[in-house]
Amino acid sequence: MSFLNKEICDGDNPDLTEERRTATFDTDRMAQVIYGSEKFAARRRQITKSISRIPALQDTKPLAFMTREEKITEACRELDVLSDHWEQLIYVNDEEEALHLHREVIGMEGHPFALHETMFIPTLVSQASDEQQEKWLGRARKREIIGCYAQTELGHGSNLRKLETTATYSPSTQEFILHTPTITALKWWPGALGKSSNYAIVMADLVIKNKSYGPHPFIVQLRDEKTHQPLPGITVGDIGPKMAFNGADNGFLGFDHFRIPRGNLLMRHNRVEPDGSYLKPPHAKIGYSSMVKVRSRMAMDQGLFMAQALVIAVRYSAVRRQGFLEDKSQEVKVLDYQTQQHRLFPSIARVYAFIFCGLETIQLYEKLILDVNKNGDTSGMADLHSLTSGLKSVVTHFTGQGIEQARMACGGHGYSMASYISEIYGVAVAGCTYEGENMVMLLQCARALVKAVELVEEGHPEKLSPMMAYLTKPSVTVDLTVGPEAYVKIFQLIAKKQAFKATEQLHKFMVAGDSRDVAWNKSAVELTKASRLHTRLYILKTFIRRVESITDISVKAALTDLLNLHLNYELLDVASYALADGIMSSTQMDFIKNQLYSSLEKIRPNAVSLMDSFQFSDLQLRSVLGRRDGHVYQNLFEWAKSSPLNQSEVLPSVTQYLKPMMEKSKL
Ligand SMILES: CC/C=C\C/C=C\C/C=C\C/C=C\C/C=C\C/C=C/C(=O)SCCNC(=O)CCNC(=O)[C@H](O)C(C)(C)COP(=O)(O)OP(=O)(O)OC[C@H]1O[C@@H](n2cnc3c(N)ncnc32)[C@H](O)[C@@H]1OP(=O)(O)O
Ligand SMILES: Cc1cc2nc3c(=O)[nH]c(=O)nc-3n(C[C@H](O)[C@H](O)[C@H](O)COP(=O)(O)OP(=O)(O)OC[C@H]3O[C@@H](n4cnc5c(N)ncnc54)[C@H](O)[C@@H]3O)c2cc1C
Repeated sequence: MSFLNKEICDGDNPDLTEERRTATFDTDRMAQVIYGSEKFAARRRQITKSISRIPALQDTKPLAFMTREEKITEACRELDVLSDHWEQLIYVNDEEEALHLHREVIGMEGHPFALHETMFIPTLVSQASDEQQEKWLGRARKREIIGCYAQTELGHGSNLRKLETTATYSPSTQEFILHTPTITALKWWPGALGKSSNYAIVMADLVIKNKSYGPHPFIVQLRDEKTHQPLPGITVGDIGPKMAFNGADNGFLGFDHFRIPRGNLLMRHNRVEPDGSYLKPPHAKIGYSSMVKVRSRMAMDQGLFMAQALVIAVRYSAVRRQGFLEDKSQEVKVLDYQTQQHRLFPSIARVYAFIFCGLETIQLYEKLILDVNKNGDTSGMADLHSLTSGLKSVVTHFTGQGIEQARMACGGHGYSMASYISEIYGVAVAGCTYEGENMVMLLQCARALVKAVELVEEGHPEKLSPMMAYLTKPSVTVDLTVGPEAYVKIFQLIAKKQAFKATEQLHKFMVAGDSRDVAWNKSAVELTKASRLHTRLYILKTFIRRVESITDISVKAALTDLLNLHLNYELLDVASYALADGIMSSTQMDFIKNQLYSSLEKIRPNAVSLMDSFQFSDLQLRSVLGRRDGHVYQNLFEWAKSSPLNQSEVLPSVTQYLKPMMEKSKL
């Protein structure tokens, strides 16, 4: 079956048009699967269309040619235009629509509202009492104030228990006194803190009568609402340029005995009474929920980052012709090379897999917040914490790898800022660090795994959560030809073996006399391996579940090819474990390799449409190389001509230095 996809093909590069004609599915239908519903996929298109009708939002000067200050100013200008059209463009308070709007118009380099939407408002929703929400949430949603999330300090990010900023309660004045006792206690890194925000959620150590209660969230006004000047007692500024994300003003913040009212401690789950008595929360880590919220989004957001890079690389590979295969009269599209397919298609599969996981974890977080806020039920917190800790680490790592391969797949032009892939890479890999450094978070996931293994060893398998149930599965011989379930079984055995081995190693060191912490550190590499396998198993199972649920036959067939590629690629990638433990034979390995190569061939005709289905506009992609029309060479030439360096034939640097130097050399 062959579809001419709905998008207009006329005028596009004929090589791309040909790719779109041969696709076996409808990209609008695929978009429904990617974005979780027909309704949201349609809303995205509608929003994109509405944006295209607002002249002030069309791309002006390319971001690559802008200074940092110009990028920040441009983002603010766009936010101002958006603000004037907000209610016509999206449903007010719809988080997904707001995120789409920002991604499309402002892009990924950061902007003053990035943390306002993703952490400031969510913290108020999850941590502020009803009364506090009444006071601040409405104002935040109406954008009367701009907020950020200030937790990390110069000296501590990972180890939250050692944050040094203090919030000391003064019963006589019913105030908290915020203070930065040392240079390492300066808040450092929070996005949009430096210059844009006038409010912040500040995580500080709550101290009452000389007793420390650990990090708690406070809402703090940083700047005067009229003048935007920092309030007395507050030192705040920008931390300087970064590897990417330079449209954002990540900042520093210090307090000099800065007083805030008692009512500024967010008190949905814990309280400090006027006399200083403390009511503890129903779960010790409930104050960490905003981090879990962002981690639960990361599989989706990182999937979309990698998708952007792959749209660019796949479209370009279908237009770029170099070298010959059978027909010596015409050079081939580089997408026809097996190595190019092997470089790109497994990442396409991962993009889909990550996004399916993201759809699931976003919902899990929303359910958790309902359970906690409405029923005081915190029982889901531990599982979601371990799941999202593993997932953010695995997904960000593979996203970085996938984007870098996408860059290389574009040859020399991939290295140019015209491709925009380097910016996507820089922004995406920040995710390996923010919301918990990947190794640290893999070790959090490992805590849950070790506990589960210990339960099995102690004879209590019935206490395992469903995600851990595979740890009780016996070893079996598996026939891989029966389909995805066989791959799951092998993966389960590999993951189970590693979880038991790592736990055994931990116990061995403890029996030999090491403390649990020291034994843990001596086993940490093995523990992180167990966490990765555990998480990759979850990703694989989610992918299978999602594909099984699809009703559109042609979409399901295309995704089944992608799923088969994923299964074979993943198993091959962890084959060293399986071979070492005798779980798989070398004959099975050969079978997997052959399946992998044949999956590449099956996916080839659909590659461009699998990526077109994300329906990123050219405005959002910001890539000269990856534009929908595929007129790569003309677009590149126009872009290069617009470089500021090309606005004059002879640069001042030549007149001032090179010319005199050459003249001197002649003497
Ligand atoms: C954001 C992206 C959104 C959209 C992108 C779209 C477009 C892009 C455009 C713009 C970009 C937008 C935003 C910019 C991006 C970045 C924002 C970044 C923000 C930040 O980075 S905020 C700071 C984040 N910081 C961290 O993550 C710190 C990591 N450290 C920790 O979380 C804790 O210190 C750690 C490691 C969990 C340890 O905590 P602690 O020492 O207190 O505990 P223990 O290790 O002793 O464990 C005890 C016990 O508690 C359990 N536990 C820990 N945490 C939790 C939890 N959250 N929930 C439930 N349970 C928890 C732990 O498992 C232990 O249990 P056990 O005893 O084993 O049973
Ligand atoms: C782009 C960006 C945006 C950010 N936005 C915000 C924000 O909005 N708000 C905010 O509060 N913060 C923000 N941060 C800060 C971020 O959350 C922290 O940088 C992150 O949590 C890592 O902490 P760290 O810098 O202390 O790393 P460190 O912990 O110092 O990591 C250094 C090394 O030590 C290792 N390590 C540390 N502890 C352990 C351990 N227990 N076991 C094994 N290895 C360990 C790590 O694995 C790593 O290899 C942002 C950071 C970036 C890059």
